[in-house]
Amino acid sequence: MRRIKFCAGHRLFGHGGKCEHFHGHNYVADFFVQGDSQDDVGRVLDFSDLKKRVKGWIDEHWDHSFLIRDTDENAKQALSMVVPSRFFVMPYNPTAENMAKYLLEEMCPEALQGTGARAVRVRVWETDESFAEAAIQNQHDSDDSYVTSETISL
Ligand SMILES: Nc1nc2c(c(=O)[nH]1)N=C([C@H](O)[C@H](O)COP(=O)(O)OP(=O)(O)OP(=O)(O)O)CN2
Repeated sequence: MRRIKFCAGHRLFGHGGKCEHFHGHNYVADFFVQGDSQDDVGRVLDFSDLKKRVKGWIDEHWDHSFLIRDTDENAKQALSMVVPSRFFVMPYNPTAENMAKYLLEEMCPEALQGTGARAVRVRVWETDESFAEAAIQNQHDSDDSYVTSETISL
């Protein structure tokens, strides 16, 4: 598992509560990877290589950006007026659940290509108390993933 930290803004389109306003979080994302074999050193994937690949993608696309739902035209218009503007359009609301799903299903296959390792679980912490995760249910079928969320009391 490798932990990556980043900050991003978002709003939950149609949420109906305070989270439909623009706001930001200091996110923590945990990446759990598996491989069919270990290398001669005993590694599935060098933690630093894992970090370089997933953090590289996050730094380029999500860190210090706003995550916006594709149907949220109003947010896209508003953010486009800001110079310089930096936002990332997602095919669904940027909840912690959907961020974990996107990282697992879209980002990780691309970022880990050629390593022999694959992400099987991504956990996104939105606050110190709340996380959501997406995981591959059938480890031989990457299309078969599920999403859960949890709030814990510390
Ligand atoms: N299942 C989910 N529920 C909510 C999500 C989410 O991603 N998945 N996100 C939000 C908001 O982004 C919100 O900022 C976080 O909500 P909340 O836990 O209420 O945040 P606080 O820590 O600020 O809670 P307070 O107790 O009100 O301080 C909402 N729900």
